[in-house]
Amino acid sequence: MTQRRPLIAGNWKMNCLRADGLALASSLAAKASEKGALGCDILVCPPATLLSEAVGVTKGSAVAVGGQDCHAAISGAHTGDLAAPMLADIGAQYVLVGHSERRADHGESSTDIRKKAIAAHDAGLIAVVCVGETEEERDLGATLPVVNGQVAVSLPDGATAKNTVVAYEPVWAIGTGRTASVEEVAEVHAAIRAGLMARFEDGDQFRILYGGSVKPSNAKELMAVEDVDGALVGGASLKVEDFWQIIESCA
Ligand SMILES: O=C[C@H](O)COP(=O)(O)O
Repeated sequence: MTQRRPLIAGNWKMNCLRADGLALASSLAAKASEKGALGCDILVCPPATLLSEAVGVTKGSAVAVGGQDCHAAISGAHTGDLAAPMLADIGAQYVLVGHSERRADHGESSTDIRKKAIAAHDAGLIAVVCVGETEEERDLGATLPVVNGQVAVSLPDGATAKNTVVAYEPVWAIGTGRTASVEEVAEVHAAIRAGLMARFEDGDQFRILYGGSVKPSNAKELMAVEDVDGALVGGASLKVEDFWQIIESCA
């Protein structure tokens, strides 16, 4: 049986002013240090304004910091964007790319996401590539083709289990309180795994996270699903106790 170390990632989205965000990051770092060996890797993705200081307050702890997006170019005239080397420069280790909110709000396509993932890899960052179907696509029975297509196009040929994590987030389950059933999650994760194994030599080693209304009450059952190697958590990652319980669900 393949051993993959789970990753529990918190995506703070456009939340947290400085005091709250740094308190959250510091508390997680302190808890991680106090508890010692954990059963999973921990990642927080604060808004850009807090990235540098979040790296500072989590330094030396088991909590890694990641950006929520990066541009495909390494520098240039792209007002408001962040380049992957800038994230690496301040000590971030990961970056989310292709979150459904970016795909929807900024019209990002899977081709755009692939370019961002390449930029992340070139900068030495681990790209967390997000995919997931809308409610309409699920109702049409198109979940697997949509998700498989997003994975196929969004992941560059240079992706490996070391530089890439896939996050499956059904759009209809994000921030809605509706979670996909364990059967639905198992079906999609198995399909993603099959696609990764068919394409990449180390396809069995990639971590595939589930995201969409993960909370303390459902984390254990979701984390026990075959081919679920952690979670990408939104709302519940903003409260130390809730996020910590999700982390402990991997133990
Ligand atoms: O990136 C995180 C996801 O969009 C999930 O958000 P949520 O846990 O608030 O549903």
